[in-house]
Amino acid sequence: MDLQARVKRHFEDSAQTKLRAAETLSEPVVHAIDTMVEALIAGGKILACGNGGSAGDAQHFAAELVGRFERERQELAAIALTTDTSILTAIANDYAYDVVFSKQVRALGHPGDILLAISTSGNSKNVIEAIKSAHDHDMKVIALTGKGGGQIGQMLRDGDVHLCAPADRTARTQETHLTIIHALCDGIDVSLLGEEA
Ligand SMILES: O=C(CO)[C@@H](O)[C@H](O)[C@H](O)[C@H](O)COP(=O)(O)O
Ligand SMILES: [Zn+2]
Repeated sequence: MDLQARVKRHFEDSAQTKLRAAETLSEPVVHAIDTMVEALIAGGKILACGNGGSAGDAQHFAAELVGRFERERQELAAIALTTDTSILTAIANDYAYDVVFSKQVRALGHPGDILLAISTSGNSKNVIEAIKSAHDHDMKVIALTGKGGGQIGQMLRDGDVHLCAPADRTARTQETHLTIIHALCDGIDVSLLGEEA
């Protein structure tokens, strides 16, 4: 296959994955929006974590809540647990990389807060540990996964929301996660501000 055909196939595969996700995930994404809005209105915050591309997604989401998405509105409370290199390196060096997010959840999380846990495989140990800590703190979890959900899909509880991209390939899963993140931001804005005039 020539390079241009490969590029074209990326676009086509991405679009097909997202069309499948529109069928399977629209309803649970609305549930995730309602869960986040309820927490934010009650004064809670959203902690977000993930590795690699998903760390970028966690930061992207927090930026759109604290700054803005498409409309002007009050600042909303969200923190990406992927950004403070002193905290990350100290915890990884002194304890283990597996607990870089869970120790931050223990430090910053309160009952009623939300953990946005992002893992394309559903199997990253540090994201799994973060979910355990969130549950210990009576925080609900919104999990963005792929590949059938992995171990994360097995450990969610009532009140949590599992958004599992219908894909096995990491790239396709990440692309779907970004669309979900924008749908979450849009849904939060519409819930708080109403539909655009
Ligand atoms: O972006 C990519 C691949 O597209 C990578 O950086 C990827 O995020 C990393 O390999 C992550 O460590 C994968 O972790 P996970 O999504 O399975 O939790
Ligand atoms: Zn990537």
